Amino acid sequence: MRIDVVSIFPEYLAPLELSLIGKARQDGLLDLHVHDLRDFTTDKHRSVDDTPYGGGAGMVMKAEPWAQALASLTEARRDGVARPVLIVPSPAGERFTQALAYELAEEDQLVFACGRYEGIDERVIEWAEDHFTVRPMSLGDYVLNGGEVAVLAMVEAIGRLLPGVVGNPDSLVEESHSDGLLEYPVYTKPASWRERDVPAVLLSGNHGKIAQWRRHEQYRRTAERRPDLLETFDAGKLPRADRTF
Ligand SMILES: Nc1ccccc1-c1cnco1
Repeated sequence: MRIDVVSIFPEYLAPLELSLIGKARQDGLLDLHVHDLRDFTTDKHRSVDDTPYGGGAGMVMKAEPWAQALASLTEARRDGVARPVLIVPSPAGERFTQALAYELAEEDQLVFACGRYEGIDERVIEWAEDHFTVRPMSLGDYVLNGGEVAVLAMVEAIGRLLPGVVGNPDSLVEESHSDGLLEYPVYTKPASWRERDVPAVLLSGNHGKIAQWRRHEQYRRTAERRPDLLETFDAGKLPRADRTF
């Protein structure tokens, strides 16, 4: 997969050179490029914003630098390769979820446009529809100062799903949201710590009972912390709630 990120703060994306994603890049599993939007300006001040039509506080990102930057990223595309997906982090976007991470991990090329200020001139989004599949995307209902932090989260969530990135692919299976439920609690040595013991079933060696206990804990936690997820969860997969361990 190729990922391009366009930002006025390219150094914000430096963490993508570290750890799992950094290694995936070194191993050639992920082809990731960060671009400075100001490199696509033509004035001596390298300006990227201006006052909003209609008035109001703040500044709006100018259309032309974005069109120049985004156009430079589609020209790199080989014939026959699927149309790239342009992801625009935005509080007004569709909600980014684990299901979307899996879906986007299948794409050939993702381009992330990091908006700042009051946002990007809407005509860029309209223009981009002719060159990309455009998907405004939100991490949640809160306000950030720009898209960079959202891109860090989305690139990690998507990149770790690419083949070969995570050492043991089995670890992707039993994570929160991988099956519609939150993950079960985990424990390690010592078996007793500050008078708190590891649940006995986990020391039993009975893998069937351990699996049942873990599934029940997933359901209990989800019901307690995220009952909204249960509305979409297939009731047929639920453990019997009356079972004791
Ligand atoms: N608030 C923001 C401002 C700029 C770019 C993205 C966001 C965002 C993304 N998800 C939630 O907020």
